[in-house]
Amino acid sequence: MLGLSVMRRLLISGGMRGLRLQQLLSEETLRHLQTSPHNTRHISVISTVSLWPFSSQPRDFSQPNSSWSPEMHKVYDNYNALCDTDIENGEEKRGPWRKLPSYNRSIKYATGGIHLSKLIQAKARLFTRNVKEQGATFEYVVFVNKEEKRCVCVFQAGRLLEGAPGHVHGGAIATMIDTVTGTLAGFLSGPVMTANLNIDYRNPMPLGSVVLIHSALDRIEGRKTYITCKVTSTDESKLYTESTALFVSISVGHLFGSRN
Ligand SMILES: CCCCC/C=C\C/C=C\C/C=C\C/C=C\CCCC(=O)SCCNC(=O)CCNC(=O)[C@H](O)C(C)(C)COP(=O)(O)OP(=O)(O)OC[C@H]1O[C@@H](n2cnc3c(N)ncnc32)[C@H](O)[C@@H]1OP(=O)(O)O
Repeated sequence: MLGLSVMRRLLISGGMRGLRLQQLLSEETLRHLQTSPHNTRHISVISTVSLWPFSSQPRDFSQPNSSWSPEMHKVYDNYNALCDTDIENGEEKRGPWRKLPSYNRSIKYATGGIHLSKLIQAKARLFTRNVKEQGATFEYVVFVNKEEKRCVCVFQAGRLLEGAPGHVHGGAIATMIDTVTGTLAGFLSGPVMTANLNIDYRNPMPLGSVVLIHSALDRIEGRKTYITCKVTSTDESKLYTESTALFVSISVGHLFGSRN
């Protein structure tokens, strides 16, 4: 099994020298990134030629399942309908909304990531996708609007996320805010890490709630991507949290012990 130290050696000595994480991204992620006007600097170094001779699609964990409440299904259906393709004058026309797939490891967004995920800490799992029982923890789907540089996540909080009796743990809410703002920042700016996250908790969130996590780009300054976020009830009448997040763009070396 290939561990972190072996990966680090590969990065330093082998064919992966100087490789930026962007070069490992899948074609789909590249297409998203290339359509963003903010990414000209990053994208110019990306090779669109796949570095791996094989590719297979990882499992998308954000598909509807039997644990979803009727409210979760309804909101999902509403946003999913926004992702439909229209036919105008015989031509396919795609709107700005996309449903993002959700994998159980972030490395699976990279080309060949499904294979890399078996080599690098094979037993690691994304925090929000590490419980097999459907509905027990984080059930969520992210829809992104590339024109408006914002996204909406539909989140159903399972019973294992209890903090105050009968209510969702503040850390679980923070996890979802980090995940959704991080997903938007990654979508707009490529590989990033959370540098700062500020959350104001306004109202307790009952366990089992279905809520919307609205995230939007505030601004990009060099390597820094600033995102704002609000968590509301699905009819948006109740505000649960308000937050801001800062993400800093990183190179692959940052994850393997070098700051190049
Ligand atoms: C793999 C492919 C991904 C592709 C993405 C595509 C699609 C996305 C879809 C799905 C993604 C799936 C899942 C996402 C789920 C979850 C996301 C979770 C993310 C995390 O859970 S991640 C873990 C927690 N996170 C850390 O573990 C970071 C620890 N930390 C560090 O690793 C460094 O600290 C770092 C890298 C942050 C910066 O380090 P560095 O050396 O690279 O840069 P440096 O320090 O020079 O800062 C550069 C400029 O940022 C300013 N700055 C820095 N920090 C600041 C702060 N706190 N407040 C205000 N400003 C700050 C400086 O002041 C300077 O500003 P200026 O340039 O203006 O001077």
